[in-house]
Amino acid sequence: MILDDLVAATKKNMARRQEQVSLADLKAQIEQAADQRPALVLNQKLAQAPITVISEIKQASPSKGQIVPREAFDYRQIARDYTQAKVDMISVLTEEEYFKGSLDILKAVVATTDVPVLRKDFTIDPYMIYEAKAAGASAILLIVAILSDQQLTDYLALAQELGLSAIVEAHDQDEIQRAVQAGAEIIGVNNRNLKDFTVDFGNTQRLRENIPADIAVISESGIQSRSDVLQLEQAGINGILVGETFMRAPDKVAEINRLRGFSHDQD
Ligand SMILES: O=P(O)(O)OC[C@@H](O)[C@@H](O)c1c[nH]c2ccccc12
Repeated sequence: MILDDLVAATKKNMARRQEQVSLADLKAQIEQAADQRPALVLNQKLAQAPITVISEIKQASPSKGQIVPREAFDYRQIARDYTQAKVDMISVLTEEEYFKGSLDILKAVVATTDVPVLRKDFTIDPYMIYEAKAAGASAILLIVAILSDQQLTDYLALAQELGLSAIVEAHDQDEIQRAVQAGAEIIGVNNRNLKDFTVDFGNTQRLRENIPADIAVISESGIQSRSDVLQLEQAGINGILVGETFMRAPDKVAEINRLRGFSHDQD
């Protein structure tokens, strides 16, 4: 299964980074860092309308291959566009092998914008949470399918200790229950099934009913149109995480506003 391959690649690449930068080095970097962004921006915004928008920066994915040509992947410019569109958070893929991301891209984005940044990766070790903090991220992703209950609880506690928000990703009712039990405050429901890559919005909509109202829900993947977003808003979803649609849009600001339902005709 693809998730196993992703975890294996993540382990291998993390081991390489651990040889270069020790955990003690990361902790020292964190202590010295002056730029402390508010981690709670995401949580606070989620309660309000309009829907919270998390825009993703990724050049490739296992399901789509290369999404934008390598030469056109100007992540600093994309970060400026997302900032201009006043998105609530920018998600940066840092997985190296299948998504062709890196921590260096994340650091460059953090240096380019004041918008909080989510480190999007397959978190499998506390080391990666320290890395995220040291790189200037405001939030991390915890994928229930690849973590034990103990890991989920421990990683949520570590994120909190470091002042990071955590989006806990779940695909089905069982995983949602595990996320809630571990104390997740934000749950990301992935519309994409990682076993066969099919996308089903019904997934987020059906699952929302079973998630306590005080837990914010972000719908992830495959969101393309204003009508998709309207459906999600009606189902009580607090936020959307959109990658490919924005990455492919020549005018990112206009595309983001289109999905939000902001139109120039109205003013
Ligand atoms: O490009 P899309 O279909 O808008 O999807 C974005 C995001 O949801 C997707 O990249 C994603 C969701 N969960 C993940 C976990 C790891 C890596 C990537 C992801």
